[in-house]
Amino acid sequence: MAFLEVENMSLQFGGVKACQNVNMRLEPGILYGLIGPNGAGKSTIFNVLTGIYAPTTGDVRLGGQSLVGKKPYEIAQMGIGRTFQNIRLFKELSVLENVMTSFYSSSETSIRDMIFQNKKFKQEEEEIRMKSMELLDVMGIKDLAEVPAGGLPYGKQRKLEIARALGLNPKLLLLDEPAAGLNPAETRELTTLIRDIQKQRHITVLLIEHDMGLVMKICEKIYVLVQGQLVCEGVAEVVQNDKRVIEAYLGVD
Ligand SMILES: Nc1ncnc2c1ncn2[C@@H]1O[C@H](COP(=O)(O)OP(=O)(O)OP(=O)(O)O)[C@@H](O)[C@H]1O
Repeated sequence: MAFLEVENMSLQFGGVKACQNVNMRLEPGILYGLIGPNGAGKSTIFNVLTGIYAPTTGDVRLGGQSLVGKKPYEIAQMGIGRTFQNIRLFKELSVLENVMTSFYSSSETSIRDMIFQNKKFKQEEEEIRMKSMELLDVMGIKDLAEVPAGGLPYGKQRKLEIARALGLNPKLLLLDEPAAGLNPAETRELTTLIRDIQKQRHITVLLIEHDMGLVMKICEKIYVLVQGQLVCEGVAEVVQNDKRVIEAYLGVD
């Protein structure tokens, strides 16, 4: 049994077959890539894995437990964290508070503890603050902790999104186009950071990315999706030389 199993998963929106019989098996502690042309169904797979959409047919299991029918917050608590193609932060909250909210979503503090701000609440808040600062340090944005998230430069907002996803302490981290909108220097820095975090924390990462340099450099296994179907999977060299992948990207026979 693989850590994450996607089994014959299909999802249709009206007449659009966004995913067709997708099968994936992710093992723990591996960095995977998911690539494919625009509209191939990559984000749809992320939305199925995080409970935003239920598949039309097929199953998705994490540690043997089906995710189908579970709510997004339940799946987050089971250990799947994600970032979004279009950055979604609490723009009015500080950088630090954005990360702290992730920790609270898995906290055992009750509403009563919060209202009365008792000792238990204060102790937990202090721990969460420390752990959040550690994550900001890892992402290299600790000095911006008190700045409103909406005021951060774009590249740093992308880093904050990853810090926030890590606050859920995920076993599986889904990164949706982490390098979109970044300049080459920022992309290089983020590439190294993603690989280091993944190795140090021994988490499984699945990333969607159009920057092929990033994908080929750090992904240990790559899935290629074309028009809702997986056409190829393997290490960078295999994928780069696969006829179906070349056709899909270049539009040639
Ligand atoms: N909520 C929805 N309703 C209807 N159709 C949708 C919906 N979400 C996605 N689709 C369609 O499903 C197909 C796959 O879309 P998806 O966004 O998953 O592709 P993608 O590979 O992530 O593309 P991109 O690289 O451009 O982000 C597309 O044809 C898209 O228009």
